[in-house]
Amino acid sequence: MPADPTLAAQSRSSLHEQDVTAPVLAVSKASKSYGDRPILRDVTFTMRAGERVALLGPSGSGKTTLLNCIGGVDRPDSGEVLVAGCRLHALDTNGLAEVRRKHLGMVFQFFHLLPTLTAAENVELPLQLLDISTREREDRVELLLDRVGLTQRAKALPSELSGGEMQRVAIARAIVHKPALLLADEPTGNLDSQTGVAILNLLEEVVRETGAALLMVTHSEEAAARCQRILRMKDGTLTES
Ligand SMILES: Nc1ncnc2c1ncn2[C@@H]1O[C@H](COP(=O)(O)OP(=O)(O)OP(=O)(O)O)[C@@H](O)[C@H]1O
Repeated sequence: MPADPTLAAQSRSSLHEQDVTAPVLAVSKASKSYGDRPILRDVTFTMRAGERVALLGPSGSGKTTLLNCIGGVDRPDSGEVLVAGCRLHALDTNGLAEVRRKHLGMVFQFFHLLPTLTAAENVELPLQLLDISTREREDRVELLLDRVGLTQRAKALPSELSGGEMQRVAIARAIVHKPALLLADEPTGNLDSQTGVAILNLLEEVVRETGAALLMVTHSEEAAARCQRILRMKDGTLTES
């Protein structure tokens, strides 16, 4: 199938114009190998708006590879990934970047904040990539920093923040553009258990408030048990429990 760089061609199937009960994420028979080693094998599942789904599995089982294929930073060798109605395999690099900008938020174990930007500037970053007025950007950043309890730390650099504060900035940044799907790769993996619970509470609250779907990779059965569904990955194969 020829690459289609424009999201305009996808617009008929965009989330906003479709039945709202349509899946926010649909992964169908996604497979990927590195060399002759299969990493993902016929992975198939869907997620709907507002769903919280945990992805559990041993180290090396393919969880991050799957998240990368959903986030458009990697591609499956075969099969399909649809995010907010957009067929990722039909898009070129620019088209994938546009899907990420509009529909995806990401939270990582090591926060991935830009070290030279303040907390507020980090939160504002996704909005600078969209066509949004300065006034609206400022309003949204203020609202989000207030939401995650960091109004007083708006001008702090990441190096001046605790791990929990950095993750709260990262969560604000991940949802400031109102994405349909939030991907979290071990969001509590680098935090003490008390801070981890606070971050899970916050993640749950913000997905409830925004209606986003949350797909969270975790090694923690406790964190997974808080989700509505648990997907288990073993040797690249997915089972649901
Ligand atoms: N670019 C790459 N080239 C070759 N092999 C890779 C590449 N990326 C990942 N792998 C291999 O693919 C397998 C799955 O990796 P992946 O990071 O998806 O696992 P994971 O389940 O997320 O593991 P962990 O829980 O340790 O993060 C691993 O054996 C890894 O070494």
